[in-house]
Amino acid sequence: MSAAGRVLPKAVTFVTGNAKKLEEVRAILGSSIPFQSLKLDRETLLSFCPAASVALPRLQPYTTSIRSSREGFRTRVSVPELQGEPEDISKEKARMAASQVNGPVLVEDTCLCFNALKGLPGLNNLLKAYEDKSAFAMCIFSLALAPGEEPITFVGKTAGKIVPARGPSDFGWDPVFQPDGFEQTYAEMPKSVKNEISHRGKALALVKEHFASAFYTVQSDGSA
Ligand SMILES: O=c1nc[nH]c2c1ncn2[C@H]1C[C@H](O)[C@@H](COP(=O)(O)OP(=O)(O)OP(=O)(O)O)O1
Ligand SMILES: [Mg+2]
Repeated sequence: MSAAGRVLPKAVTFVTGNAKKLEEVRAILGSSIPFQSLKLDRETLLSFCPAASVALPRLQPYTTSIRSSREGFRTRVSVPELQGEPEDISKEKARMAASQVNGPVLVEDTCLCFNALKGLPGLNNLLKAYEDKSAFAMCIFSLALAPGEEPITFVGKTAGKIVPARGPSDFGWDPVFQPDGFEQTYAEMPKSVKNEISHRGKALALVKEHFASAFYTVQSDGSA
């Protein structure tokens, strides 16, 4: 692979505003790849990204900003919420995050897609009108190694069906998604089981494979 042995200036920054996502990503990745995280701060709006709103006609009229979760590291960046093809959205998010973090970033977008709606992401009560309750959870990670560099995407999908809510409701649509081959919803299963079979787990397995074959090394841990 052409990227083999490449030296990254700092650890990969995983950019998300979703604490539950971060929790899963941490559990799944462990120490398999060098990463740190940046948390979104939803209070700060569009002003952070004037260039992006010109370059991206499909931008929704708001952005979310990110603040480092690490103490003493006050960098603020913002990543707009985008609309379009899922992979393109994810890549665009990675490009923006990379230029603002000024280093390697990993971002993630997830959707619950209903087969009755031809795979379009949608709200789950829309489905009440349809006989076909089958669905799939899809997760797309995009890795941008540096600002201006084309992001690489990693997609994971898990098929299942939409059911009346069961289990704890602390993470999005977990209570209404029952993966094929299981009697439990995502919310009802132990975290370790969800992470093993989930859309996120599958996408992260590809991320791990990529890191394992690329042999990236990190110059410093970027925690300064
Ligand atoms: O495994 C999951 N199980 C249940 N629900 C989930 C999962 N993963 C994401 N979700 C929810 C969170 C959000 O309500 C929506 C779209 O997610 P999505 O836009 O990718 O996440 P977000 O905006 O909360 O965080 P981010 O800052 O990384 O974009 O799906
Ligand atoms: Mg989002």
